[in-house]
Amino acid sequence: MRTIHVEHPIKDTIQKNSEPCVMALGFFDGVHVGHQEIIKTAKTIADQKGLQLAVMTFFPHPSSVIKKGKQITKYMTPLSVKEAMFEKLGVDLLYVVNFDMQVAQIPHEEFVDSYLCGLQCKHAVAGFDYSYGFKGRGNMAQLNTDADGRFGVTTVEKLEKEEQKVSSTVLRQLISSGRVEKVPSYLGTSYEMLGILRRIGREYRLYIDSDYFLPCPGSYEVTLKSGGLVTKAMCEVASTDRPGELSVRAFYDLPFDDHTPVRLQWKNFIADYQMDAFHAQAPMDELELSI
Ligand SMILES: Cc1cc2nc3c(=O)[nH]c(=O)nc-3n(C[C@H](O)[C@H](O)[C@H](O)COP(=O)(O)O)c2cc1C
Ligand SMILES: Nc1ncnc2c1ncn2[C@@H]1O[C@H](COP(=O)(O)OP(=O)(O)OP(=O)(O)O)[C@@H](O)[C@H]1O
Repeated sequence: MRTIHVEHPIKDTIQKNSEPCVMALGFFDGVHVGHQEIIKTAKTIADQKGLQLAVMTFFPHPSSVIKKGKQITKYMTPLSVKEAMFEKLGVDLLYVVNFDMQVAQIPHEEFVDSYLCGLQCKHAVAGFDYSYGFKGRGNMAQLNTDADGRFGVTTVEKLEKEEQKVSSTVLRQLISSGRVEKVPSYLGTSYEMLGILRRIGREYRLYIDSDYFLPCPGSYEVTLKSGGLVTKAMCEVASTDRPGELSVRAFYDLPFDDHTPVRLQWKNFIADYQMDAFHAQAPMDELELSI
């Protein structure tokens, strides 16, 4: 997979070096099962048409630039993690558009002309609620109009779980309220983080990308994986933690060498940080929908 970082205005050289492609569109934080459906659909079309499979995403999240509503500055999949996941899904080209105020002001028609047609998009794939262009005025019907026969458009229908759209927003709500055990049915796997494990005295620290979105403070049952080795441990999240560091505890020595790259999976909330409130799970509809 080739990653191409794009600044506005897009350079001629990037357009000239582009390849005919099927383009999947979206921010894709978490690369959840709805996102995977978009990319699989785009891959099927790319294979049928003998085209490259491309994804166009943005960084940072538009909300943090436009400063509208809840600003997303931490990610379930920081960019490097998203890149690795796209590669696994068979993506050939990843366009990462640096989202700034100039990009936010691109009218939807110009985005289609310069960023889709300009990068030889022969077919675009996105979900039913994808939006693009100044003030998010472009939608999937508008994309067909803006394409004006220059490329095809496929809209992926809403994927739901328990009558609720599978979304990055729902996942963030689950994680930020400690309900990590509910994550797999939306994400496809447990919520996980990649990091480097270090032993410090009798404790361990996992050094992670400081862009990761953390669960709420508390003690969690986690699984650590590296190579073929898998072990259970406890991870404590505290509001006083240094960014990019997690405290891992185990009742026995962990079977990993110092400095090993480790995959930490969040399995269950055990108790809050003061250990005085034990796991009491409320149903989904009691979740605060404010994140
Ligand atoms: C060229 C361009 C301009 C955009 N301008 C705005 C904007 O003015 N206001 C806004 O809220 N979002 C804006 N967005 C963000 C989109 O509405 C949308 O959040 C983004 O394309 C990611 O799509 P997704 O959330 O469906 O994945 C813009 C997106 C693009 C591609
Ligand atoms: N449940 C879903 N079903 C179908 N398409 C989806 C679903 N969720 C997201 N998509 C599509 O995936 C792409 C990326 O969307 P986006 O990054 O906005 O994800 P999201 O989960 O909707 O996030 P958020 O909750 O922040 O809006 C878009 O094309 C969007 O329409």
